[in-house]
Amino acid sequence: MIIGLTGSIASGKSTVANLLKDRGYPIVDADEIARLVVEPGSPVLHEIETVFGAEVICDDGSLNRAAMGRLVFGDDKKREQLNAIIHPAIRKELILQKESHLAAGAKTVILDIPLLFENKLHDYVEKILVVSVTPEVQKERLMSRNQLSESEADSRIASQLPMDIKEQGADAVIDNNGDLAETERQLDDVLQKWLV
Ligand SMILES: CC(C)(COP(=O)(O)OP(=O)(O)OC[C@H]1O[C@@H](n2cnc3c(N)ncnc32)[C@H](O)[C@@H]1O)[C@@H](O)C(=O)NCCC(=O)NCCS
Ligand SMILES: Nc1ncnc2c1ncn2[C@@H]1O[C@H](COP(=O)(O)OP(=O)(O)OP(=O)(O)O)[C@@H](O)[C@H]1O
Repeated sequence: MIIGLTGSIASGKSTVANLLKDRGYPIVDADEIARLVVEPGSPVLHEIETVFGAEVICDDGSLNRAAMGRLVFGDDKKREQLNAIIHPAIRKELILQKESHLAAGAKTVILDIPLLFENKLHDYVEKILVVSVTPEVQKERLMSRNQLSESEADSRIASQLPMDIKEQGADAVIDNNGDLAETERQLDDVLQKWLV
């Protein structure tokens, strides 16, 4: 079974992905792939530099993620431009990694895709697991993890679909407002229900 793990920014996808990893499930991580496809020398990074200029490139030739984030979160047009450059490469690598896990004999593969709903990737997966938190908890965890101001956190949150829309499209929802043990218990209930 291919399970899509999604949610909103800082809702706890990586936290749940780590729990799944501990239980032996292979994880394909779209955020990790987004880093892989912009390595120095890659055609994707070259196109990003052509479109956004040298100010988004560090002295060592890598993508300046902080500068890129400041440009695209809060500017829909610029974010769409970046998405148009980077998302095709992410999708290609996502499928390659999934196929490689299946070829190696995995019966279940987890695709951790933050923008599963925004990019309408429903067909990539058989079940959708959404990790959810309230807007208050989300903002607090995002500000503290990324050292962001409230307005920076607000613009990152606003660049994604609202949490309730994602919950409506889910096959199961994990409420991650509580402690890790509560999240773990809900995850195990879902895995048992889906028999994976
Ligand atoms: C803009 C970038 C350079 C900022 O890097 P930074 O290290 O600060 O953030 P990171 O990559 O760890 O992303 C953190 C979270 O931000 C959210 N996010 C990232 N990109 C986007 C986007 N284009 N639109 C909406 N939300 C996004 C996701 O929830 C993601 O989990 C980076 O996020 C990026 O390259 N984004 C485009 C690729 C993408 O869409 N990634 C999301 C997974 S498909
Ligand atoms: N149940 C929890 N209790 C307390 N803190 C938590 C809990 N779950 C996650 N966190 C913390 O909240 C922050 C966001 O969690 P995590 O990184 O897993 O979210 P994410 O959905 O993967 O984020 P992103 O969309 O940015 O990739 C992290 O600092 C994490 O340690």
